[in-house]
Amino acid sequence: MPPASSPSRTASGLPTRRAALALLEAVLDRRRPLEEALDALPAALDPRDRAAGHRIASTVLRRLGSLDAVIEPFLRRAPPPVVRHALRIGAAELLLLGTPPHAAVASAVALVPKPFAGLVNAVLRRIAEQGPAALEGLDAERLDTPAWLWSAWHAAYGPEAARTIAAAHRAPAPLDLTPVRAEASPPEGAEVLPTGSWRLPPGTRVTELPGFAEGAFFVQDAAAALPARLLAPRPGERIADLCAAPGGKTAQLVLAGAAVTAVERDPKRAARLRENLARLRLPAEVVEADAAVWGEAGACDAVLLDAPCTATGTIRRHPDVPHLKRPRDVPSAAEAQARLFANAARLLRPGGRLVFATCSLQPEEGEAHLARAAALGLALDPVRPEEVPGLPEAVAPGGWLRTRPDFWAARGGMDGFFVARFTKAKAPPAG
Ligand SMILES: C[S@@+](CC[C@H](N)C(=O)[O-])C[C@H]1O[C@@H](n2cnc3c(N)ncnc32)[C@H](O)[C@@H]1O
Repeated sequence: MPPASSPSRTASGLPTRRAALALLEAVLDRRRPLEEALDALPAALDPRDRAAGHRIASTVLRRLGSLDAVIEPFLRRAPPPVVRHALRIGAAELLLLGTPPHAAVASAVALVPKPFAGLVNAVLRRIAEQGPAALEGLDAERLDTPAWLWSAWHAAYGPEAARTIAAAHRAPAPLDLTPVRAEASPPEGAEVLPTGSWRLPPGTRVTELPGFAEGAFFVQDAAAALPARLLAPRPGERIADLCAAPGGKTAQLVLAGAAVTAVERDPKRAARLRENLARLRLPAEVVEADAAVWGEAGACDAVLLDAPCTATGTIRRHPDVPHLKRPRDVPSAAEAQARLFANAARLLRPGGRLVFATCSLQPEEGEAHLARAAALGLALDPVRPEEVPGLPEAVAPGGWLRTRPDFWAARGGMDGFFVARFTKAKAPPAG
């Protein structure tokens, strides 16, 4: 039997396309996260249809602007959303997923109400005649990126980088794992990255890897593994992991021998954090609380703050992000981050260490926070290039870390993170 996501599998079956349509309607019409929409698919749906539908919907979300640019010239007036989505699904299958034309066209036609069947059939047949050449000559990076993100990345990183960042979002992310024991052997076919993560090809099913059930590793993007490492946790230290679920960074801190309190506000996510720690057999205290106000001043040797953010650094993994986020989400995320940052500083004992991280590419959620540090009694502790082997381009001249999805491009990229490390000023001598 072919793998669930192979073109020959996606070529057959209306349930696959119905699943893709339901996912697109949830994300694009109701602005619901893709993962939530996946959970809401009928429980009776064959897992292969779920996986294939997910693959089609993700492809449409990644290439929405380009697909619409191909479809638009064939439309005389705006069709209802269901028809537009069916055209997008059909075009993605024809131009990007290698589905045989008759199957792509027939199944897209079957998704729409009868009065629109002729239109979908005619448009997709014309697109099928052009084949993948229909995408040639389009400015894909620009078309597939919302205008506000394009101009923000342009301003922050320059025109060339805005383009390479956008290009990195075209491909799905590989599967990165963090081993529980550094000396363990990686699964067959894995690349060991210079920073120590194990990398497997996109689409690898983690639950089927040997060692998963035994808790030999956990899923964590190579860039997401860096903040906890830069905190350099030591055995016996009291460390607060603020905003902790699903717990990848908590696990790293516990593995280093620290006494970790993991603070998570969302009860469902806190439950997932507990489950993940149980699978890995790692002990940590899990507290359900608002990390912006939780805790006793001066009680921690170190704090890791992986603050909630717009997640624009994770678009390779979450192609729904550009379609869900709006410009106004950036200042509101930055405001929440500032409150968390202030509390993280309060929790530290004098001389304690803090790592602040966000998985956003927006400077308001990263570099802009550096200006708040002095007022919180924090001094930047510069990251040295040797602390992030093979990634000198991620170390900013000022000493913080800025990873981007277009870094390590030939290896499959990485999430975009901002990471800064601080030390709390020692109390002035008495008298
Ligand atoms: C970026 S994710 C954290 C990822 C996690 N550190 C890891 O490595 O697996 C942010 C988390 O912060 C939680 N969160 C958001 N606001 C919070 C707050 N005020 N207090 C505690 N947790 C919060 C969210 O529910 C979410 O689980």
